[in-house]
Amino acid sequence: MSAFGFDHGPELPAEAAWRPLDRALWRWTRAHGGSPLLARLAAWAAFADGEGDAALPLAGEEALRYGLAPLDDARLDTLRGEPLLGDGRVPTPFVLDAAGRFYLWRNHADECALAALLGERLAASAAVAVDEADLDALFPGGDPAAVASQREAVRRVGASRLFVLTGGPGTGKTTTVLRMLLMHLKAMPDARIAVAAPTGKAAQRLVQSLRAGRQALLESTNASLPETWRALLDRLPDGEALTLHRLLGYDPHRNRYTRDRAHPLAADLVVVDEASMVDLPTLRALLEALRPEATLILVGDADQLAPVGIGSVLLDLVVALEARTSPVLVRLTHSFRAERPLAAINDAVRKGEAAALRAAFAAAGDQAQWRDVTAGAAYRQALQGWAEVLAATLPRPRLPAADDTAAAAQALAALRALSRRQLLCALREGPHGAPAVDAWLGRRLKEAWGVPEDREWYPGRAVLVVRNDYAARLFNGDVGLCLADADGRLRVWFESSDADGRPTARAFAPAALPAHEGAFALTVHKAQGSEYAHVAVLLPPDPAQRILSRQLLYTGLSRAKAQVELWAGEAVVAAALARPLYRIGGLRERLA
Ligand SMILES: Nc1ncnc2c1ncn2[C@@H]1O[C@H](COP(=O)(O)OP(=O)(O)OP(=O)(O)O)[C@@H](O)[C@H]1O
Repeated sequence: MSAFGFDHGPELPAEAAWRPLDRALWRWTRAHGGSPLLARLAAWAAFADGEGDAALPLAGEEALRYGLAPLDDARLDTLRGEPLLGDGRVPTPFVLDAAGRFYLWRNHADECALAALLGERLAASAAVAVDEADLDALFPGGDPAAVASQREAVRRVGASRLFVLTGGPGTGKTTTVLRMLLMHLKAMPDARIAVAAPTGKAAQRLVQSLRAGRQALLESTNASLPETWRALLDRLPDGEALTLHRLLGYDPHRNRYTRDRAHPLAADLVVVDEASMVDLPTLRALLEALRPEATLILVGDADQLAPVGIGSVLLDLVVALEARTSPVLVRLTHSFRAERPLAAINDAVRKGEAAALRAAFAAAGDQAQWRDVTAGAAYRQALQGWAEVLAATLPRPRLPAADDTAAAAQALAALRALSRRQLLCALREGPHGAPAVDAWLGRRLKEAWGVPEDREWYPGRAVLVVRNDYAARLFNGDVGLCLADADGRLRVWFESSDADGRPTARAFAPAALPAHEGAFALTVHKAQGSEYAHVAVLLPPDPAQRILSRQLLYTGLSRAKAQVELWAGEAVVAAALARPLYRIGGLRERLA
């Protein structure tokens, strides 16, 4: 045990793990009269913040997460005497709560404010009357057991100013949200609706799914939709997809949102899809920007990876609401996709069941393949096969130079074809990391397509934008495809919507793109919010690799809509299944 009462476990991060920011906070704390113990805790709290935890646990088992020996009550009481530390009632740089969680002030403030805002919404009713005839019209025919939870969600749409709809891929979340919106519109025909998602890609997918759902409702062969509902369908949002940042009017120059309590959103109903990717401060900002009488519907898969930023708000909300069997939460479990075998695979991963996962792969036939690529030769063979299929199937049409509309239509078709197949890597660094794999695939494709090796841009190159460019309306996560026109000019095309909300493609000169990287292989993290027909998920060969987790594997595999490949050894998969991730924070307790 060290002088400050801490042990470093053998595989847990020692102080060497501290980043410059963490060390700076240590120095700041010492310089402002904090004890050596407080300075260490401050640095570890900053480190934990970088890992996505809202707080540093000091008591109980959780303290071991960062290699800290738990502090007993006497030590916690001594700590509470330090002037830089408070209990959250008045501003202090650090906060220690009653459960022994040590916070940086900002995270504590965000967590408490969010819990209060959510609590207010949960208590308020939206007063939307729903009768069974409405539900029958919106859910004509079908298997009653399969649609029971969807009907329940629509029935409860008026239960509060906050509603949470969670479920795995293909369980009909968007289908259900569309009907919830219609039900709202029936009660309040002038309701202004806003839909958004954390990333541009996810926002685009949401608008497209809503459009497809509307069409399906109009064309339903089971029963024709009564006229009242048809008229309401026209009022559904169909415009450009909004990221949450854009919805909230993010001002990059001032690093703040223009929508807030004083300037709330002009919306009566806000739907946020892919809510598992929304972090604590962003959800707080959204709730503050909502008018009190507006309703928020959060939609997402709570079993996916936690957001890149702080907290795991969707999961915390789902756990807290499930614990009190709250009517404002509905979990959808029935998969409506034809690809049922994939649902069994995702379910086994979600539950961390290795035997069930093996059985699900065995039962899936052609739709799923588990390849042990632990040996280098097997790995190279898998990659080589992937490259050959890409080389043969990726469309690289030469676009008409003089007709931009025709060029955009062809580029859109090529972009759609690109997103049919995607290789996803667990890692970013090293030979199994997405950039290295992308570079390898790029070289093979250049060979296959006869492109000189030193050429950076060539028709067929896929890139991923990694920084928001508000002026160009290109956002982190957008995928573009480089194509040549008849004059030989290379441009990079991105999916977009025209003024009427119809899908189209926009082109940029390669030099005009914001920061980007190759997209033939993406990390699982970057693929959140996207779906592809055929996915291969590559795990690293070392089972001790810290990145491996149940959520990572689930998020990767559940990106596949029709076919999935898992490239990993048995021991590595077992290690991932055995590690469910959780984030430290007090939101669940505050919501209880
Ligand atoms: N009640 C239903 N009856 C028949 N088909 C349905 C029903 N609900 C959903 N589906 C179909 O299941 C598929 C997936 O639905 P939807 O896109 O709403 O699910 P999701 O949970 O939003 O999926 P994603 O994983 O894409 O986010 C769609 O083809 C949809 O038409």
